[in-house]
Amino acid sequence: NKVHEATGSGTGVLGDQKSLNTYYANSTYYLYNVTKPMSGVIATYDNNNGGQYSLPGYYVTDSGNTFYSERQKAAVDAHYYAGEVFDYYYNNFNRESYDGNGADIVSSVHFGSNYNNAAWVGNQMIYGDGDGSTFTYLSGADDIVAHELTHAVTDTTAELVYENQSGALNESFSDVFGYFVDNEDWLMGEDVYTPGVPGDALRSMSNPTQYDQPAHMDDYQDLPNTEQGDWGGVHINSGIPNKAAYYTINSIGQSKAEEIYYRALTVYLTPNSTFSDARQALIQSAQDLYGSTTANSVASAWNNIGVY
Ligand SMILES: CCC(=O)Oc1c(C)cccc1C(=O)O
Ligand SMILES: [Zn+2]
Repeated sequence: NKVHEATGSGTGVLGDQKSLNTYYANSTYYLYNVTKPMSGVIATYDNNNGGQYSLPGYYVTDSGNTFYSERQKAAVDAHYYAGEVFDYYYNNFNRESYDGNGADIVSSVHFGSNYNNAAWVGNQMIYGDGDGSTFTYLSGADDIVAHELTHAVTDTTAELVYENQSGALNESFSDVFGYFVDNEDWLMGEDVYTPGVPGDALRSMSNPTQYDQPAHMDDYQDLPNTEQGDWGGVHINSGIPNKAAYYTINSIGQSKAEEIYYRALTVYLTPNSTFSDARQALIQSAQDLYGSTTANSVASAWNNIGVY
């Protein structure tokens, strides 16, 4: 693949310029690159804004290796940030792709129409365009891309069931690794959320209640385990473990915290883990890696949010 590797340039969702790993073939350039060393690929597609019903859709190509058009912006960021998250897991944990085995990372942008969602759909990522007021193109936020790809890591490790407490942990671990990748702030999705309103976000890990999430176990919301009930409030109750993560990272620092969170996710957590199991898994991981002082800091973080 050496002969095909190329470096293109593109404009992201927020109008920012970035260089891209592209692939030259058939006298054009693709948003596609081979990762190393197991040689999986990162491939980004256009799902044609609802016009294309089957995933992944069409390759994103440009004969000039310059991805500057409005329509290409979402793909530029989906591709670039997928590479950033691949590098994060490889460089920090020696985990190659989301499965640790060089799995292809596939993203489709312009999914649906005015779709205010992004998701890991079991084998790839999809990004809506947003409706222009709640969201702009959702791949424009690196914390969202990291959030989605971390769902894939969770699905190939702890396999936390996406409902009730295990589902809220699933959500929280995606937010936490979203923070680790995009640690400029404690907000989630702020770069693409309400483009007309500056400074707001989908969620806040430092202050979950700002966006109607509980920040303490006393305020856990028992919602129905249905789509309408957000599967027992997985995006609502995640505020509780998110606040514990905020306390933990502030007390022990990001470099220890990311190792502890990764070890808990890949060694100790299981599909039906509860918040209390997560507390224990993180304390044990801290003890394993750094000893009892760090373990005690984790314990007090979880005491603060009422989970024992
Ligand atoms: C921070 C990323 C995020 O939460 O994405 C979702 C959105 C925007 C809507 C519905 C579900 C999700 C998700 O990935 O959980
Ligand atoms: Zn999620």
